[in-house]
Amino acid sequence: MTANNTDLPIVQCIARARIPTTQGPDIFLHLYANNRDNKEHLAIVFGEDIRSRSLFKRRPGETQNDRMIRGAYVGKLHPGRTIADTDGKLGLTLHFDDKTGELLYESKTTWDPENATLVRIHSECYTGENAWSARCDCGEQFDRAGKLIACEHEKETGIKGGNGHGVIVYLRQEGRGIGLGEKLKAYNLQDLGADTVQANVMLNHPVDARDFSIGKAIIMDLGISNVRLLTNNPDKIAQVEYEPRIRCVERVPMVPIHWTNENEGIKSKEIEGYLRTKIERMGHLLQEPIKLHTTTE
Ligand SMILES: Nc1nc2c(ncn2[C@@H]2O[C@H](COP(=O)(O)OP(=O)(O)OP(=O)(O)O)[C@@H](O)[C@H]2O)c(=O)[nH]1
Ligand SMILES: [Zn+2]
Repeated sequence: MTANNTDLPIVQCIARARIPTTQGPDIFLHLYANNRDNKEHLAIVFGEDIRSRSLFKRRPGETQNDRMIRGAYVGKLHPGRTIADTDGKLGLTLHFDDKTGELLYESKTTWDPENATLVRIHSECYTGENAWSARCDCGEQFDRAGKLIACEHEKETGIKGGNGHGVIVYLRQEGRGIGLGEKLKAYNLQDLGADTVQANVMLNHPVDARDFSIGKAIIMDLGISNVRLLTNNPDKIAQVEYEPRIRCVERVPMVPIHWTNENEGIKSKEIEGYLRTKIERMGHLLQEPIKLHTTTE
């Protein structure tokens, strides 16, 4: 599905908060509203200095406390802090345009928009992320994206990581946009013999109902112009790149963990079919010919 070039949605970051994680680094969770749908899309941001322009923009009448509460602060909060725009302990101060209230870019406090930034645009998958589903690799991909953004180099593949800087945009596009109820029906059709593409079509849905323009608008709001996109899906690259405002400077492949390490990652008959359909029918940029270019029984 190709997005319309002209009408990028307007996104507004409502709040961000620091989330200490069980995996090591602190991340900054951003919640977004937009004028295209009524869903709460998210950005999981690695790196305190990647700043949402809509969040940090000064609002008329707001106090420094208001700004800290919605997460528009520099550095780190601590008990007793009173100023959002300056972190005295770290020696960091943000500056704003007097007329518009827009955050001014300064290299000391804010990530350079030209940096090639590791980004994953991830679509919600309740079953793969929360119900231990071995029908797809969404949960595994999500974890891998986080690990890759946090690290310098991925040992197994040699891929250069984000060294603590990057973004996972988490779009509420369950079931490639058809919703969880319809995806569950598609699963039953798959158990009856259809592949993932056929099942969608049998339910009168497009093969892929997603629109990545909200994801693109969020990346732009975060002040990122050059992305290293973590994906195998050529449609995601095409939709991100349709105007020169964001450049995909590199595609970083999402290789199933089981392919690089026999003893790890998801292994099931269903996932083989899922990946085979993506490669053979949806043009995904993945190759594992021996395992996947075979016919299913
Ligand atoms: N309709 C349908 N959706 C599915 C099925 N299995 C997984 N999904 C959805 O497929 C989407 C997968 O999203 P992503 O992993 O971000 O995207 P992708 O197109 O696979 O591309 P990359 O992972 O970036 O290569 C999620 O929205 C899942 O909920 C299925 O059998 N049928
Ligand atoms: Zn999934």
